[in-house]
Amino acid sequence: MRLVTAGQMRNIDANTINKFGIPGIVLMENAALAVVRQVRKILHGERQPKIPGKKAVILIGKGNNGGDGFAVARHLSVSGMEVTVFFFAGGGELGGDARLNYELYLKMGGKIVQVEDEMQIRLFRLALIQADIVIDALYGTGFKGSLPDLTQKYVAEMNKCSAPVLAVDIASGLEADSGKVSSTAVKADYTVTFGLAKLGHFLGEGPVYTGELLIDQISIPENIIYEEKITTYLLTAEIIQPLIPVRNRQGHKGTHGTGVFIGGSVGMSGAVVLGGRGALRSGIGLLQMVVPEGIVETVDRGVIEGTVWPAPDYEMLGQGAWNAVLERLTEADACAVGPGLKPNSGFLPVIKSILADTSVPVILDADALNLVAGQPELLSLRKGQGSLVVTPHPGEMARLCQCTVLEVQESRVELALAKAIEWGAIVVLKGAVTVIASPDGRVFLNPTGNPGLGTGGTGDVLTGCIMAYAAQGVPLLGAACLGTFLHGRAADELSGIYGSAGFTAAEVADMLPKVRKTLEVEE
Ligand SMILES: NC(=O)C1=CN([C@@H]2O[C@H](COP(=O)(O)OP(=O)(O)OC[C@H]3O[C@@H](n4cnc5c(N)ncnc54)[C@H](O)[C@@H]3O)[C@@H](O)[C@H]2O)[C@@H](O)CC1
Ligand SMILES: [K+]
Repeated sequence: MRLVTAGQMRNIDANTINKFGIPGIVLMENAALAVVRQVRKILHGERQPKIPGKKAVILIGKGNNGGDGFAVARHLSVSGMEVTVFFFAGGGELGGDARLNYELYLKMGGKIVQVEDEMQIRLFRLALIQADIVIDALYGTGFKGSLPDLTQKYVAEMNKCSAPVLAVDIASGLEADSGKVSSTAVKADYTVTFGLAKLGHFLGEGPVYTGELLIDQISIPENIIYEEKITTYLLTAEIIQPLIPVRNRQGHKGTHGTGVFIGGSVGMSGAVVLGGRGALRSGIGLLQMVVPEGIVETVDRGVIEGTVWPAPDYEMLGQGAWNAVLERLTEADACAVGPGLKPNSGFLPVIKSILADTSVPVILDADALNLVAGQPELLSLRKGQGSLVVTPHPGEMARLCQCTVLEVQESRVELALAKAIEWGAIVVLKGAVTVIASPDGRVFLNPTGNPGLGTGGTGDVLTGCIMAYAAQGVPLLGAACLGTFLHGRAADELSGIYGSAGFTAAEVADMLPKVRKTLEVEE
């Protein structure tokens, strides 16, 4: 699913009006009708069979989102609903199409409560108690920053009400480009958005405030959207399904990919065990693990289906591991480096040699990234080859980019994309809504997963999962998207069983085949 910024949507709207010739007022009318369609659906529930006589409260602001609100108010009034508009601006502040819709609503005798101060709050509370639906048309994609203090007070009341809340285009208080909420925002049960979903519906706090998202068309032609060259997508089952490798009936373990998982140290053997499990549960043909001598037995027992190759270092992998690594990589289809490694600088030359002297697709994770952080230019060694994935969490990304975690979190999409282009690598920036950025400029946001994944070892499983799909021949960007999506879905499945927390990384790995199967069946 394509996602746009506020600026892109503004261009698309403007080009539809000015280049294509659909008047702005028609777009606004279409937007209002899309909202009205959804209001009807909500109110046509079993307990609310008819619209006439139902009560709507609509909060309206000074921009075009407010203009949509007045058009909605007009349509709902015409259909027999009792509409009360709480108007947070003056009529004189409105311009263009919004002003026309304001005047039309006035002309039909529509009810408006002018919100000037806190004096109207009691009336607002009363209206909320009686409302069958509350519609938020305060701010749309033009909003940035913090809601005005007075508006915040009304929004706080609204967020307590029991009637369903529908946001027009985007919940007011939520920034369309980042999903940032500075003070407070409308907590919508439904959002009806126009033409295309906005990044802010999915990033940051977007999912908390958006509720159920409905994208409705307002007659913007596809060629106008195409001209905007959208490069940001939400991962959906439709994108993911074709990426799942089809098992060849004549295939055998040798044709289902060989992956080499390199990592582990005394005390952190579990990272390799979990990574290996993630790879096996993702269908890899042959799994090989290169680990320091001190944990060979543990890993051997932990992953009985894989083979273990000792490097001549006891506690953690160092420079001496190169021969063992090289030997394995000569026959490998993909490799993963990093989980459980410990930041031993002696291993850095091995990472450098893997990147510079082999052509095996590589996934760099965890301490491999921390080791590289001192010389991030090493990540550009594979530039132009499209054969490197890095999977940092925000802390690792901050080290790689020499900035703070806060700076990473405030610009997840922009930073992941800038670094993907700089390094010529696919960047999987983990976190709530993992960002997958490709050096070709495309960005994918992953909506699957939940906070239950915030527990030790789940990142190792993800690395093994991506490695397995790469080894099975899925192009690396596809492997990163597929692995991330399935990994999150596995966690979602587990949270359906166990609730918000308490499932383990091993269980996430073990759930992977089941979620893959669901997608295969959906096909
Ligand atoms: N012709 C078009 O472009 C269409 C626009 N549509 C609607 O128009 C919306 C975009 O309209 P606008 O660009 O007017 O944006 P808004 O309706 O979001 O209003 C922006 C106004 O709020 C002000 N503002 C921004 N942040 C603020 C803050 N923190 N505190 C106080 N004031 C703040 C801005 O200065 C501006 O005056 C869309 O979300 C959609 O609902 C739809 O009607 C479809 C067609
Ligand atoms: K809104």
